[in-house]
Amino acid sequence: MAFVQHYRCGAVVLQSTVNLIQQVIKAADFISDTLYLPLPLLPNPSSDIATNHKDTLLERQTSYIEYLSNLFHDFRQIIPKLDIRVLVPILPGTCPAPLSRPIEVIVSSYPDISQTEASPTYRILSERILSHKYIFLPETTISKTYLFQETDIWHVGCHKHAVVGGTFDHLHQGHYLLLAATALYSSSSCLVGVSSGPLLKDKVLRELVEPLEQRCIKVKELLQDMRPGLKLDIVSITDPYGPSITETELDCLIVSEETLKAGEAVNRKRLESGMSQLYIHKIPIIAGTNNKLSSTQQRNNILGIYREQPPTQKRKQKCMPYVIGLTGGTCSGKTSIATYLGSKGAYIINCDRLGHESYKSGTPTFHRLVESFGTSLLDHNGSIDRKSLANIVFSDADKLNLLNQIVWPAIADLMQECITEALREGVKVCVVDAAVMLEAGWEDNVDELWVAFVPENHGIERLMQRNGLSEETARDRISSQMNNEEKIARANVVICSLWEQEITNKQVDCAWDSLFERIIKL
Ligand SMILES: CC(=O)SCCNC(=O)CCNC(=O)[C@H](O)C(C)(C)COP(=O)(O)OP(=O)(O)OC[C@H]1O[C@@H](n2cnc3c(N)ncnc32)[C@H](O)[C@@H]1OP(=O)(O)O
Repeated sequence: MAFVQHYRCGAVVLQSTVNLIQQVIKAADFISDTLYLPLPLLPNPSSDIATNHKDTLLERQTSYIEYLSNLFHDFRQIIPKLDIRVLVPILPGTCPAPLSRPIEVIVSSYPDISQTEASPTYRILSERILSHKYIFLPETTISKTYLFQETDIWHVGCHKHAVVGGTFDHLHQGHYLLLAATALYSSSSCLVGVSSGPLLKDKVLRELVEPLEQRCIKVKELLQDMRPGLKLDIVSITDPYGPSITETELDCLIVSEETLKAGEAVNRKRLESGMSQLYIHKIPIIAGTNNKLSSTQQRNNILGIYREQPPTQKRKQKCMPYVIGLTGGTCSGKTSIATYLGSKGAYIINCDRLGHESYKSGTPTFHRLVESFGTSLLDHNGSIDRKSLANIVFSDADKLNLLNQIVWPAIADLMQECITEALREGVKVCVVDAAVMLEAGWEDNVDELWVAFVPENHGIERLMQRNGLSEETARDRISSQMNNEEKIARANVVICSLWEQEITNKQVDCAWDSLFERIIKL
C-alpha cells in the first residue's frame, strides 16, 4: 500500500464548487487536523445582480449562508474529525493577518502551482501563508460555467456593527456557521458576548465547559481567520443580554433558530430604552448525530476518552504494573467504578480501606492520632471511632489538615506495598482508588489519572441520603475536597456517574479498551 504523508494543516484550492465535497474528502486523506477552504463568491451564472445594492447583497449573503449551512452539515456527517474552516475573500486594503494554524500543504485541483497561484481562490490565501508543499488533486469534470471567476469580488457586510452571543464551548460546525455569518454581515466591527458564571449554572456537564479564556481565544482565532481586519470585541457576559442592549452603534444581531426568542427580547429591551432595533439574522441549525449538533453532545463525547496531559506530575519511570489513579469527590461513584474495573481484571487498591488499616490499634499512626486528638476519639474497644473523627475533621479545616499529615504517609507506604504485591502476582493494571489523591499530591505515583464526578448538588443529595447527614454537614464534607473543575482539568479520563450504572460502565469500557494501546507503547 502506498505511503500517504499526513500534514496537520492544509488548504484546498479548487477551481469551482462542482464536486466540492468529493474534492474535500479526497484532500482529507492528506490532512489530519485543520483544513482551510478558501471560497470566492459563489458563482451565479444566471444572475446580473448589481452587488452594490443593499437588498441584493443581503439576498446573496443569505443564500451564501444557506450554502455554507449545507456544506457544514455535509462536512459534519462525512468528515466529523476534521476542523474545516471556510475562508472568504479579504476586503481590499485589509492587512492579511496570518492564519491561526500554519498551512503546511496546498491541495489543488489546478494542474500546476503557477496556475494555482494565479487563481482567484489562491488569492484569498496568498499573503497569509509561508512555505508549503503542493499536491495536485485532479478534478474530472469541471463545467466552465461554474469556474470561479476573477470578477467574483466579494462584497462583505451589509451592516456595520454586528453582535452575536453564545457559550461557544467546544466549537462545532454550528458555531462556525454562526460566526461565519457574523463575519460576513458586518463591514466594520463585531461584538461577541461569551457566556460565563451564572449563565453556565444549569448546563449539562457544566464541569466540562472549556475555561472562559480558552473559549474567547478560539472565537477570536476563527473570526480573524475568516475576516482579518474586522474589529473584534470579545467580552464575557453574565446575563442573556450583555452589551447588546446598551451599545448604540450596533445594527444587526446574529441568532440561531434556537436563540431567536432571546434575540427578540434584546430588541424589546432596546425599544424600552429608546434605542434603535437590530436587524436580526436567523441562522439555520446544523444537524448532528442526535438531531442537532450541540456543545452538550461534544462534552458528552469527552467522557471515557483518554486525553494527553502534561506528563510532569506522573510516574517518571514507566514499569509494570501500569497504575491508574482513580479519584473523585465523595459520592462521585468512584467505588462502583473501581468495583467494575475489578470485574474487568484490574487489581484494586482501596485507599479508604488502607487509611482505616493505617491507624489500627497499636500502630504508630494510632498513637500519633490519639496524641493529637485526645482519647475522646476512642470507642469502647479502645479503637479509633471513625464517626467521631469524621465529625471533628470535616467541620474544621485545620484538624482535617492535621489528620492528613499524620495518616497520608502511612497510607502511601501501604499503597506501595500493594503495588509491589501486584507486581509479584504478575498483575498488568493496578487501580489506586483514592478520594483525595490530588489533594495529597500523589499524581507522581500513577501513570494516568481518571476522575469520577457528579455535579456538586447531586453529590450533596447522595451524601445526605447515604450517610443520613444534614445538608450543611454534607456541604462541609464536599467543600473540604478539591472541586470538580480543578480535578477534571488534571484528568486523563473523565467519568460522570450522573446517570444509570450502564452509562457509567460504557464510559469505563471505553477508557479500559483504549488503555491497552497505551500499555503496549511502554
Ligand atoms: C490520599 C487519599 O485519597 S487516601 C484515602 C482517603 N483517606 C484519607 O485521606 C485518610 C483520612 N480519612 C479518614 O481517616 C477517614 O476517611 C475518616 C476518619 C475521616 C472518616 O472515616 P469514615 O467515616 O469511615 O469514612 P471513609 O473513610 O469511608 O470516607 C468517607 C468519605 O470521606 C471522604 N474523605 C476521606 N478522607 C478524606 C480527607 N482526608 N479529606 C477529605 N475527604 C475525605 C472520602 O471521599 C469518602 O467518601 P467516599 O466514601 O464517597 O469515597
